[in-house]
Amino acid sequence: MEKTSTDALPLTMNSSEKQETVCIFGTGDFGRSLGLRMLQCGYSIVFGSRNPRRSSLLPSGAEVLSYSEAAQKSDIIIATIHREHYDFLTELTEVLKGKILVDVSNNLKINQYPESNAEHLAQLVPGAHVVKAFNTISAWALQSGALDASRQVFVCGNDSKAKQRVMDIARALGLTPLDKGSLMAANEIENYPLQLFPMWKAPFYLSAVLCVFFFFYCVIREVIYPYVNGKQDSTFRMAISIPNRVFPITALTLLALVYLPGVIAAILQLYRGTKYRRFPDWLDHWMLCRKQLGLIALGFAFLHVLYTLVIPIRYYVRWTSTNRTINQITAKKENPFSTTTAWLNDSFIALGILGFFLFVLLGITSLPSVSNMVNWREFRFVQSKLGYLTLILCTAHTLVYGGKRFLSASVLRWYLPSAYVIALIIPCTLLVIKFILILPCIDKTLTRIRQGWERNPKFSDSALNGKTDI
Ligand SMILES: Cc1cc2nc3c(=O)[nH]c(=O)nc-3n(C[C@H](O)[C@H](O)[C@H](O)COP(=O)(O)OP(=O)(O)OC[C@H]3O[C@@H](n4cnc5c(N)ncnc54)[C@H](O)[C@@H]3O)c2cc1C
Ligand SMILES: NC(=O)C1=CN([C@@H]2O[C@H](COP(=O)(O)OP(=O)(O)OC[C@H]3O[C@@H](n4cnc5c(N)ncnc54)[C@H](OP(=O)(O)O)[C@@H]3O)[C@@H](O)[C@H]2O)C=CC1
Ligand code: HEM
Ligand SMILES: [Fe+3]
Repeated sequence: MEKTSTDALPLTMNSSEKQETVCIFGTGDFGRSLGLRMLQCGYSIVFGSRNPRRSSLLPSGAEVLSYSEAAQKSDIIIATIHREHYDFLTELTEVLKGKILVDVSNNLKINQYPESNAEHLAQLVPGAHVVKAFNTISAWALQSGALDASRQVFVCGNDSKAKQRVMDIARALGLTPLDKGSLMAANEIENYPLQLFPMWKAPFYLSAVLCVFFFFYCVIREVIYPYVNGKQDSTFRMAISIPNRVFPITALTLLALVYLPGVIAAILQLYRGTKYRRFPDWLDHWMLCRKQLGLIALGFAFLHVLYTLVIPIRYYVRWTSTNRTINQITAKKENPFSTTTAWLNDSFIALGILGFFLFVLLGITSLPSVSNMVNWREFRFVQSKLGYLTLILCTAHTLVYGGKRFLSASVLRWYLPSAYVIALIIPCTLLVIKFILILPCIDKTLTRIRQGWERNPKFSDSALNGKTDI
């Protein structure tokens, strides 16, 4: 901990206006890290502690007093204490009256308590201006100085002056404060660091379910069926052949699921005759995780392309083609060139390549550095129009791949069609509905609804908002 003594030297000694005294309650991990960082930024720090003795762990340059003595030294008190130990603060109500009391606490579970920690603190110390802040910054990030994780500090509170002072401190520490409004937002702010990729969860589970389903479906058709019918060992197919069906099928299904909610939303708007009624929660959530669905789909498409590239070097493929040639020679059979087959084969591969190219383009435009460079209309054009074109190309790639043997009875195994036939159901249905929706008569109504027109204005709450523009 020798590091502390040198690091504690204020870096901004010359900025005399910053020599503001801030009190930190609690000398735990977070209190010490925050204190050190604030000292470095030129603040003077007074720690409040149950045990006010100088310890080597504390940043040098800071004072340590009892809780009530420390509180008297400053009008900003940052409580770096766990919520479970807040009760003793009621004894300090008088000292804390009119002061800014910052709550930095986090919980272990989402919605662990009926009210947020900050609101609980405000009830315990009614005279203080409670502000919620800093809970999204970790002690480690403050100490290492790297702060490469997130620099955002969400701030909320009922007193705007108090909030402003806390936001100034955050800025002085090199963080980015974000005003989230009144203390009612504290619950949301406290739940934020407890979430683990919230928007990725559903798309991730969905893709896992699709992969597992199609994997077993293919295993039944291509491993178990040949074994039961001819004692043939085809287990090697599980390494490349089957994954190279499962991955593109998952990619295609997920891609269709990116555009399906938009179509469902359009049908709902047409049915309701207004855009001013909320979509059901499941549809809202689905709409919000389309980007994640799309990016996972792109990942699976990548895998498909890699697996396809290795086809020529596979032993099984080389063996089959050599054997076919030998059989033709021994049987003295000719295999005339079929232009139709060549056309079908080349077109399905070309469609795949073009589809993949646009797919990658969609992925690139979703990078923040790129999407910030295009305007809203350009982004919508790429995401919506080129997105549909990607879906059309990928669906066509699969349809042409199926070609003539599509629904022929010879490919059924135990009445099960090929996996790609099942995979085509959602994309084809979606494209047919989308085609109907863009027919001029329907599209005109939909556009009018989206511009604010309502079929039955008096029944909707838009009348209250004064949005009846007919
Ligand atoms: C690789 C990849 C990356 C992606 N990255 C992103 C990304 O970065 N960001 C992102 O958002 N999406 C991303 N997506 C998802 C997808 O491309 C977009 O969400 C796309 O805009 C969806 O187009 P859409 O035409 O279905 O829906 P939208 O154009 O969003 O329309 C959906 C529905 O919203 C309603 N609506 C549209 N306009 C209005 C209006 N003016 N008023 C009222 N209602 C309206 C209609 O009911 C409409 O049908 C990505 C997808 C992929 C495959
Ligand atoms: N660690 C982190 O990275 C982050 C922590 N936070 C929040 O900051 C707060 C403090 O966290 P952290 O520093 O890690 O926790 P610690 O357990 O390390 O420290 C808590 C401090 O609270 C004080 N305290 C007061 N009353 C009690 C009591 N009855 N029992 C125990 N301690 C008491 C103690 O200081 P003393 O002995 O001086 O009285 C103690 O050191 C928590 O609310 C946490 O959610 C928020 C963001 C990140
Ligand atoms: C560079 C781009 C691509 C190439 C070269 C390519 C090539 C191929 C090949 C050779 C097959 C046949 C595989 C086999 O015989 O087992 C195939 C099948 C398939 N491809 Fe592609 N593809 C490409 C991109 C895509 C994309 C972007 C999608 C959609 C998201 C896609 C979806 C499919 C599907 C669903 C199948 C059928 C899988 C099956 O059941 O066998 N492909 N592709
Ligand atoms: Fe801790």
